[in-house]
Amino acid sequence: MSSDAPTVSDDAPTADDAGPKIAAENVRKVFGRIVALDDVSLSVRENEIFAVVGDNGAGKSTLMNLLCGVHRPTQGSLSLNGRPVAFDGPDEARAAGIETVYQDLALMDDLDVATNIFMGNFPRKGVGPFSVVDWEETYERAATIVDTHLERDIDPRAEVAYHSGGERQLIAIARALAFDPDVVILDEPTSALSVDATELVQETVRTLRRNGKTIIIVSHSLEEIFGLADRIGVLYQGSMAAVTSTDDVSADELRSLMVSGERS
Ligand SMILES: Nc1ncnc2c1ncn2[C@@H]1O[C@H](COP(=O)(O)OP(=O)(O)OP(=O)(O)O)[C@@H](O)[C@H]1O
Repeated sequence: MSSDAPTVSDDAPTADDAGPKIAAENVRKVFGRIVALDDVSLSVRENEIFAVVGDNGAGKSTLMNLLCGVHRPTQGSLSLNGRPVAFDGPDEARAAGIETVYQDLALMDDLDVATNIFMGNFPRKGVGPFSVVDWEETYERAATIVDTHLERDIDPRAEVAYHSGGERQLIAIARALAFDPDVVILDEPTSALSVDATELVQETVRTLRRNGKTIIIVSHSLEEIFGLADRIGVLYQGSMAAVTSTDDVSADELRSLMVSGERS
C-alpha cells in the first residue's frame, strides 16, 4: 500500500479495533432526480467473501463505485478498519488498499502479461527524472503475483491475446494485486465465462481469501454467489433488502429478494 492517505478523521479508533474491514453506513446516492441508493448500510468482515446482488438497476454498481472512490455518497459515511474515510477519487481508495476489477477488464491484447499487470505502475530504477522502468523487476514481480498470490501457471512474458477468458480475468485480478490491496472488489467476474473458466476464476477467488484478502463480489449469478460467498447483501430498488449468511438463504428466497425485496 502506498503512503498517500485518504481523508481520515483525527479522533477515529485505531485499525486494531475489532469491527468490519470496510463498511457503509446509511449511504444515499442521488444522480439528479434518480435515487440510486437510499439509506444503505453494509459491513464486510476482514477476510470474508461478501456478495452484493440485485436485479438490474438495483444499485450494485453505485455501491461499488462509492466503496472504490469513483462516487462520493450524497449522504452517509464509509469506514475502513473502523476509521471513517471519504475518498476523493479512486486513487485515494487505492492508496487506502481498495482495488476494483471491472467487468470490461481493459487489458491490452498485444502486450505481454507483466506489462498489463504493471501498466501505469511499473517498478522503476534510478532516481527522479533519470529513473527508468526496471523490466527485470517487472517480470519477477509479475511472476510472484501470479505464482504466489494467484497460485496459477501464467507466463508473464506471453501476450495477453493468447489467453483464455478465465486467464484474462486472472490477469486483471493480478493487476489489482500489484497495488497490494487488502480489499478486492470484483464486478461480475464470471459473467461472460464458460463453465471451466468460471471454475478457474472461482478457485482463484478462494485463493485470494486464503491469502488474506477481503473480497466483495458484485454478481447476478446465483451459482456464483452460492459457490463462493460467505454472506450476501441483496439490493432492491436502491435499498438493502437483506443481509444474510449464504447458509441461511435458499436459492428461491434469494431470487425472491432480488425481484421483490421480500424473502417470499
Ligand atoms: N452516473 C449516473 N447518472 C445517472 N444515473 C445513474 C448513474 N449511475 C447509476 N444511475 C442510476 O442509478 C440506478 C442504479 O444503477 P446501478 O448501475 O447502480 O444499478 P446496478 O444494480 O449496477 O444495475 P445493473 O445490474 O444493470 O448494472 C439506476 O436507475 C441507474 O440508471
